[in-house]
Formats: sequence, structure tokens, C-alpha cells
Amino acid sequence: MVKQTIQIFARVKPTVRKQQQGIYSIDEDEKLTPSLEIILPRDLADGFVNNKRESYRFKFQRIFDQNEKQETIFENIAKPVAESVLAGYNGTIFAYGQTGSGKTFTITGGAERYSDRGIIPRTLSYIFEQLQKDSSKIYTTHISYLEIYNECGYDLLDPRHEASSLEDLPKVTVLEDPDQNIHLKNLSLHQATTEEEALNLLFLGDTNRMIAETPMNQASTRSHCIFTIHLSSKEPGSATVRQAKLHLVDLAGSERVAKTGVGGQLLTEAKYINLSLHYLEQVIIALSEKHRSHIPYRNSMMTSVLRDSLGGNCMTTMIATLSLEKRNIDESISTCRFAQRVALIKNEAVLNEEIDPRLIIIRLQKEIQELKDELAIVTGEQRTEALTEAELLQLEKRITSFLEDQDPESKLEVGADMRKIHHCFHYLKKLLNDKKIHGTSIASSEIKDQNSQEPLKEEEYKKLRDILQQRDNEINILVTMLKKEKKKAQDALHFSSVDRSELRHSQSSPFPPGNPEGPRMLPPSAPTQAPDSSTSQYRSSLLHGKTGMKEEMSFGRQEAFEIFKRDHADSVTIEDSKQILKQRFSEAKALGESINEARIKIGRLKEEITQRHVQQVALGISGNTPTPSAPDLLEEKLRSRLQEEKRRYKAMFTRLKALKVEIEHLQLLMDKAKVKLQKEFEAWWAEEATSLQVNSPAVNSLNHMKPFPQTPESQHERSQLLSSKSDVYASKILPSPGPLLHSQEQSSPSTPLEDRIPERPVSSVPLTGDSRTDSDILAFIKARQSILQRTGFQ
Ligand SMILES: Nc1ncnc2c1ncn2[C@@H]1O[C@H](COP(=O)(O)OP(=O)(O)OP(=O)(O)O)[C@@H](O)[C@H]1O
Repeated sequence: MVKQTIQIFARVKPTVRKQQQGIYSIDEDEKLTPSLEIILPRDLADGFVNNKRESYRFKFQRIFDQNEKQETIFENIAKPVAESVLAGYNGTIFAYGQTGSGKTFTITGGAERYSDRGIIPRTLSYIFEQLQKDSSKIYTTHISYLEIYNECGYDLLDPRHEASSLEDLPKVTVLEDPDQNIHLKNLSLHQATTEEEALNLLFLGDTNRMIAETPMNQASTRSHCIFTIHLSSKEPGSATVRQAKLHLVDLAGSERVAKTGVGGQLLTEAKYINLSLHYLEQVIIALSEKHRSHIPYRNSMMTSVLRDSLGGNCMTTMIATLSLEKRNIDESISTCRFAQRVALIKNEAVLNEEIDPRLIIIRLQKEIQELKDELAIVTGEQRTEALTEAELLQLEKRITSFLEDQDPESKLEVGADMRKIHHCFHYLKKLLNDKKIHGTSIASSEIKDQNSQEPLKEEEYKKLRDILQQRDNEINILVTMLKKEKKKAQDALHFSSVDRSELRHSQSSPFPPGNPEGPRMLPPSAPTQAPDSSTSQYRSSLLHGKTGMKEEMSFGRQEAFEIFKRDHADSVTIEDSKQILKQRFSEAKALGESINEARIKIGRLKEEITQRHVQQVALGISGNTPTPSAPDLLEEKLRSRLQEEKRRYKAMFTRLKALKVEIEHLQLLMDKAKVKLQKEFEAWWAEEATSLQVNSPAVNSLNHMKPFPQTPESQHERSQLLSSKSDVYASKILPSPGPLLHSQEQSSPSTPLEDRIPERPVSSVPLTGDSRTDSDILAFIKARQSILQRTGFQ
């Protein structure tokens, strides 16, 4: 058992404005417990709630200032927790702080750079790396991802693609068993055998989280998210299984309702968040007070789920995220106060060991059989009929072979059959008596034999050893020759096809197809593995599922999307990621080629060494000296070249593996950015469509229109509808259903836009008469107008 208080760390988010400096200072001199001093600016100190203090000092395990990198955060905070999880203890890392203070950045990471990866992806990477290294145990990893919003739990790893709001996700409920263990009903667990699979699950969860955000619930501020890695380990053959859980928690923003100044739905949300954080605070206060018997875990879903992490069987770490700007001083102080209380909580982590029920069953079955046999002997419940001739003969044979067996440990198994046991005794007694009678003569003849054999043995032994050595050499040579012949024949047969497939492989993937060291050196998730394509397929299918709207977009909407995308701030990030991805990919490709070359080289060197060895042995035979006296310099040289080549190969392979992880991550970031972009476009589009429906009389009348009439009159009627003042340009660019409308509008020389706006090809989408579709089309017109206004065309 490990007794430990909850570890508290502080991380200060970089401030945008320089003048914010001087608001706090970090005292690193106190080596063991550094402290953070928050200095109240004069103007604030006067009005600051119920005190006249000018500064506050808080102690933390460590304080990470603005410029600390994600790598440092992982190394100092998450790695020790991950190590204890690998050892079989439960672990929790939770980030607490006001909205925008960097909780998500710390726990999940930023979307812009690979180096911005947060604790979750880095921990997954570290855990899978360690699992690969440790071959002494069998590990199984599962992932779950829970979101708690307004006291309701949602499974973020719902693999169905149709979730478009939080309510579409499966609802998770908390159940408590009589031993007060918490179970989460409906929370799916997904096995992840590689880092890639786990990262894909993180991506799925984050995407679901983003898609499910309501406009009111933007930026995931108002929900708590718990990403859990479930790890079980077992030594081969052992029935004991170790189970450990690592919760990585991104809490909702901790600000007070009064400050957020919100109403309606938001107020309800804020109440819930504050309520659940208030209950969290109550649990923490109760835990930090000695002699409190009742801890109010059950008051909220979050405290129920984190029950073990708070004052239970877990090694828990809290990261207080601080945005130390003047306007956030009070929130920062309250975050630090909260942390100080948390630091008082003592946890007792124990190894979570269980016995594997399947192995217990097997063991018990064996035990039962043995007991049954014993019982049969003791109770004498035996068959009474005599053994048949054949059975007796069989038994005697077994006794003889048992007696002849030189192994002192050998056993004579006859089962729980008293008839057989009795016969064994009779037979042995008979043998003993026989031996007694003939004992003397046998003994004397044996001694005579042994004496005559002694000198012969010594001579023979040397001779035989020499012959054996020669035979060994011959066999070696023959086997090598045979192998060569076989290889030649195989090569001749398969040369062309192998060559072609290798060529194909090296063209399509930068990762090498094989490993000269065989499977031992190849990590399970090494870049050579097939899942490469399957995971990217998985991701792209997932992305397609999430962003399927684009594929269904009308031509006009797609056009609007293209412009929207071009002007969107994230497109720079996507472009940057694309560039980096391109670089990494070409580096990986070059590396893949070098690895292939190294592999071939290693193969050649091995062959040369074998040949040289065979030559030496052959020389030894012909010169009648089985082992050459001097070391073979050439062979040594070859061997050292081989070692060097292997080292090079390994280094390149490790780099390639790291590159692969980076490429995967960059792809995930890009995909995420794309989903976000699409979502924002959809929201903006819907908004435009709504305002158009509200404002435009043309649309109002269109909404009540019957299916689109195809007569020239109705087209004319329609063109009049469309040429209302606000939609002058609309009718210009709007796909016209017939020549009348088209020529009328195009030929109008008075249209001022005609000169200023470059002509676009007329879309092939006609107005349909279907009110929804038509409102889409009109929304597009409106959208286009507003884009043109923004880009300066209007
Ligand atoms: N240490 C940091 N370095 C660089 N950027 C950061 C850092 N911390 C936060 N940010 C940036 O600040 C912004 C807000 O951070 P983040 O979303 O992580 O806040 P949060 O506390 O999770 O907010 P919320 O409660 O709304 O979820 C993000 O754009 C993020 O990239």
C-alpha cells in the first residue's frame, strides 16, 4: 500500500499582454515546496472581497511558469503517474481552473503543433512504449471516454456516426454495488492494442465532443471529460491479474456564476457546473478534515465517478491552471485556495490484484478430480470384478518400463483402482523374490562384464568423439549446401513476383516491409504493420461520417464552403500541418528506403559470414584440424560490419517509428481542424439561412411555394420574386431554370454588380420548388453576398 497526499502542481498560462507581468512571482528557492505569490494590484486590493491584503502565497509541489513546454509537463507530472499505473496502481490527473486557463491544452493538447501534444497522447505513447519493452507480462489495454454535462453522463466513444448532438450519445449512469464500488452503465470500453488505436479512440471521442457541442455549450467549457486508460497485466501461467485505471480529467471551467453573467440555458449550465464543482469542493473539504465519517460523494455524478481518486485507492495529481491576468486575479486565487485544500487529502493506493476466474476454474477442476480419486480409494468404492488378462499384461508392461526408467523422479500412475494397486504390489514382490534366488549369479556376471568394458570405454570414447566431430562438420556443410540449393530454386520460382511486390510496397509506403532481426526486434505497432492503412481508413471513414455533410452539399453550398474555408483562420493551421506532413512524409520515405538498403546489406553480410564460416570448417576438415587455431580476421571484420549495420538499422527504425507517430498525430490534428471548420461553416450557414428566412419576403413566399412550375409564366413569376431589391445579385448568379430568366437578368445593363463581380459559371442546380432546398439556395445567395461584402467586392 502506498499512502500519499494528492500532489498539486500549478501551471501558468502565457499572458498576451506584457503589462500583466508583476502580478505574480514564483519562489523557487524553497526547493522542496516552491511557492507562488499573487500580488494584488493596488486598484484591485482596495475593493477585493473582505480583506486588505496585498499578496497571497500558495505552496505547490512545483510551479510551471508561462514558457514551460508540454514535454516538461508530461515528464514531471504525468510520467510518474503513468509509471505507478504500469506497476498496478490506480492514477488520476485532473486539471482545475477557470475557463480559458489551459485545462484542455494541458490534458489533451493544442491543435496547432505536434509539440503541443498534451498529457493524454504523450501518456498513451509512453505506456505503449513500456508495454512493448516488457515481455515478462501479458498486458491488455482498454479505453473509455466519458463526458458529464448537466449531471448527465455521455459515452464519447460511441462508434456510430450519426451523433450530432449530445443527446444522440448513449447516456451513462452510475450504479453502486453493495461494496460501494462504482459501475458506469453504458460506458463502452474499447480495446486498444497499439498506440495508434488508442489515439484513434481519443480522436473519436474529441470529435464526438466537438460535434455534440450545442451553440450554447461552445468550447467544451461547461462539461467535465474523463479519458480513462484501463490496464490489466498478468504473468504468463499465473492466475493473478493486476488491474489499474488511469483517469485523465478535464474539468469544466471553475468560474463563479456571478462573473459569467449569463442567463437562460447558460445559467442552467453554469448552475450545474458550479453545483458539481461545489460538490467536488465539499468532498474535498470533508476529506481534508480529520474525523469526518461521511464524505458526500453521491451528491454529484463527477464525485461519484472520481470517488476512488479522492481519498481512496488512487495516486492522484491535480494541476491548477492559472490565467494570471489582472481581471482573473480573484479566480486565480480561488483556484489556488482549492488546490491547497486538495493537497491535504490522503489517498491509499493498493495493488489491484485479482485472480483470473478461468485459471481458477481449471485449477479447481484438477483438484476436484484428485479429490474424487482419493475419496474413491478411502471409501473403497472400487470395482470388484477381476482384471482381464489383457489388463494384467498391460499393467505388467508399465511396471517393467517404470523399473527400467533411469529417472529417479519417474512415477507409476495406475489411477484410483485398488485392483491395479494390489496387482502392482504382487508383481513387484514376485520380481524381488526372483531376484533374490538368482541374485548371486547375476551380480557376479555383471561385475565381470563391467571389468571387461572399462578399458574399452576410454579408447572408444576418443574415437567416437573424433568421428562425431567429423560427422558434425560434414552435416554442417551439407545442410548449408542444401539450404543454398533450396534458396536458389525458390528464388528462381518467386523472383519476379517478390520483386514486383517489394517495388510496389516501397512506392506506396515509406515504411519498410521487413526486419532483418525477425519479429523480436519489430515492435507490435512498428511502422511496417498493415494497420497503417486500416487506421487511416478507419479515421477517414470516421471523418467522413462526421463531416458527411460536405459530400451531400449542393454545388452552391460547396462554393460558399470553399470561400469560407479560404478565409478561416484555421486554414492557415491546416496548411501548415499539410506542409509539415509533407516534409515528414518525404523524410519517412527516404528513411524507409535507407532501411530497406540496410536490410539488404545485413542480409548480404550474414550470407558472407556463413560462407566464410563454411569455408573455414571445410579447411579444418581437409587439414584435419576441426577448429582453426588463429581467429579468422576476415570473419571478425564481417561481423563488426554486421553489428554496425544493425545499429544503423535500429537507429533508423526508431526514428521512423517516431516519425510515424508524429505523422499520425499531425493527420489527426488536421482531421480535427477540418471537422471544426465544417462545423463552424454549418453553423454559420444555418444562421444565414435563418436570418434570410426571417428577413426576406421572397423567401417567405418561396417557403409556401408549391413544387416548382416549369412553364415560362411561372418562371417569369419566379424571376420577379427573385429580383427583389436585396436579391439583385442572387438572380444574377442563381441557376436559372430556363432561358427567359437567364437572358432577362443577364442582359440588364443596369446591374451595377456586373462590372465589379467576376462572372462565375452558372451552377447546374435549378430551383426545385422544394422549400427546404430552395431556402438553402437562397441562403447561399445571402451567404455569398455577405462573403463578397467581407472580401470587399461589395
Ligand atoms: N500553456 C499554454 N501555452 C500556449 N497556449 C495555451 C496554453 N494554455 C492554454 N493555451 C491556449 O489558451 C486557449 C484556452 O485554453 P484551453 O482551451 O486549454 O482552456 P480551458 O481551461 O480548457 O478552457 P475551458 O474551460 O473553456 O475548456 C487555447 O487556445 C489554448 O491553446
